[in-house]
Amino acid sequence: MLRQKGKLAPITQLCTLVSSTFNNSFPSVLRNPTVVVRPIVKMNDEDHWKTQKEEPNLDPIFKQKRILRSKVRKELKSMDPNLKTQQDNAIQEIVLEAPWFKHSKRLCAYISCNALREVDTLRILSEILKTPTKDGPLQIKKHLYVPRVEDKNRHMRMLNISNIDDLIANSMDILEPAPLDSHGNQREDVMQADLPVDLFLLPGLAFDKSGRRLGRGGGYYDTFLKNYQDLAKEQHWKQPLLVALSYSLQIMDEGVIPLTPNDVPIDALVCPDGVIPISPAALERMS
Ligand SMILES: Nc1nc2c(c(=O)[nH]1)N(C=O)[C@@H](CNc1ccc(C(=O)N[C@@H](CCC(=O)O)C(=O)O)cc1)CN2
Ligand SMILES: Nc1ncnc2c1ncn2[C@@H]1O[C@H](COP(=O)(O)OP(=O)(O)OP(=O)(O)O)[C@@H](O)[C@H]1O
Repeated sequence: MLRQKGKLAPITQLCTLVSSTFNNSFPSVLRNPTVVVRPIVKMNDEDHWKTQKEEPNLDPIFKQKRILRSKVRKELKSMDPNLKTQQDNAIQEIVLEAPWFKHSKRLCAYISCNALREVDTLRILSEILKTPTKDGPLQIKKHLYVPRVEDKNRHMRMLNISNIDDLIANSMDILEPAPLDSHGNQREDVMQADLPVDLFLLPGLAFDKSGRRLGRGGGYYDTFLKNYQDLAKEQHWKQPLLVALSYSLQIMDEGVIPLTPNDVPIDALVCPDGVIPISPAALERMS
């Protein structure tokens, strides 16, 4: 189902991606990525002037991303463990109590990794996987899909799990599902599912209040989210809500996070102080 392959999309594709990704419903800071495109003018065979566009040089922006990643990684490493636990609990509490979470039936969420100092998702995952009690309020069991890295070329799948014990550590020490479940059946890949995902809970290193998200540099999530959004469009499904979980120190001032054309903006942020809805969809579904 991967529709985008190759290293960098050609400039025509980049422009399409930029304009489709950063559509008019997002704040202007998101619609104006820090990509400089230098046009060059060249004669064609018929001696007509023709404007061609050069591939933008994104190297300096990727370098800025690497610098910011190192800075945030360092700050996360020196975060006081008590403060970390306090913020993990606050963020998970906010998600667990939120109507937009309670009403979500089909979710994609990351399995938090302690070594990466990610916002803990264990309580949220347990809640999603819980079988609703018979005598409790009318509840339907939620479906959970979690990431599995397939190769180093930005290929990640989201596979269905029904039990937290279904996971094994990968080479990066992140827990992920095996392709087959304990009965030897292929796990359902969310890209092959018949029904849409309502909610994505996303990891990352840094975020801002205009929807920018800095990942770990693998391009796994941006590639996956672009493919999923294309699928949802094709199927005429409502787009899923993209919600990132963030410690306070991971929230940057606007303009600090460098932006490249493939970055997919998030709809909302959950931090220890509460929910920050960003996109119109988030304002509608989360307020
Ligand atoms: N919990 C979790 N699962 C996830 C992700 C994630 O960010 N968090 N991913 C999101 O893409 C994918 C895996 N991608 C990853 C990319 C880099 C590193 C990592 O260990 N990075 C080191 C630096 C390595 C280096 O610079 O060479 C680090 O960030 O400290 C881990 C996972 C899929 N699963
Ligand atoms: N949809 C896509 N198509 C092609 N290349 C992509 C796509 N998304 C990201 N990439 C590439 O992946 C690499 C990593 O991108 P970037 O540094 O923005 O990742 P990130 O946002 O930190 O990571 P992630 O998306 O995994 O959270 C870059 O070379 C980028 O161009």
